[in-house]
Amino acid sequence: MDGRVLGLDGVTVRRGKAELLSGIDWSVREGERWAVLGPNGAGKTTLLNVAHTQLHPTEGRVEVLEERVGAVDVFELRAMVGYAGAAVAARVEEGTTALDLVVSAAYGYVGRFREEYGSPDLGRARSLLGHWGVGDLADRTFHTLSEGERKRVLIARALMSDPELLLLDEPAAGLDLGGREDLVRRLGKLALNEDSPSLVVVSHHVEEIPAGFTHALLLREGSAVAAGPLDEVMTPDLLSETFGLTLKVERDGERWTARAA
Ligand SMILES: Nc1ncnc2c1ncn2[C@@H]1O[C@H](COP(=O)(O)OP(=O)(O)OP(=O)(O)O)[C@@H](O)[C@H]1O
Repeated sequence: MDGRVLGLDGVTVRRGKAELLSGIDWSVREGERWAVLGPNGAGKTTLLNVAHTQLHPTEGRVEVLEERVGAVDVFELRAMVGYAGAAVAARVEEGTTALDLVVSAAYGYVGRFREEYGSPDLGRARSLLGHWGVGDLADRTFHTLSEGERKRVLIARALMSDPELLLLDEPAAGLDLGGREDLVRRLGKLALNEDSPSLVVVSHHVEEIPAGFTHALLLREGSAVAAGPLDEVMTPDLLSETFGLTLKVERDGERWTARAA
């Protein structure tokens, strides 16, 4: 056991002539909290789809929870990995309540109410919704929720199966300032709890890195610019190279800001 909950070795993803990811080597170890940062089109969502075994690389090797993807049942593996992102939101059918959406994760689908739900599952789903501040919205249909409310429901859903690895694709996208700060604070609490799963959060903004995060992977045009502990990676030079403009980067306690220099 090397404690590697996610391992990518030489991962390349090609679609036609486009190279979406180019030779990515990346390891996430137990207990680490990673931010994946990069501009639009850098390959962040593609990377998360590879990590969630939804997409197979053209080249390279992927290990999730120390199992080689391709050699084991991906459905068993996916049950141990929580994922929240636009890809899940897009699959939610009209009329699905927040509670249905969360509890259905325990049964491996995105879905409407089914008779088979056990009351411990329903209780856990309600408790997770409450924990993420949307308990009173459990019976509302997902499509009537605000963007900020949806994001929290999707995170509650991703945690439903008590995963060992949690992947969140742009959890703060589309939120107003108050909504963003509330979500970043909640993610910080999650990150600081040692019982939480290993975490990977994709974002465009250094301001969205929560307290308690330990590492960052910087992506540009499908390649890793840098990967490692936050203090080593969050430098003006590396972030400027990643985003393609000269940046001034500041740290205030556990939070970061960046702006054009
Ligand atoms: N099936 C495909 N065929 C060709 N190009 C693709 C395909 N899917 C994605 N791409 C391209 O791959 C690149 C990486 O996409 P990806 O969604 O992973 O980036 P991202 O970093 O998540 O971007 P954003 O921050 O805008 O969400 C983009 O330029 C996108 O247009």
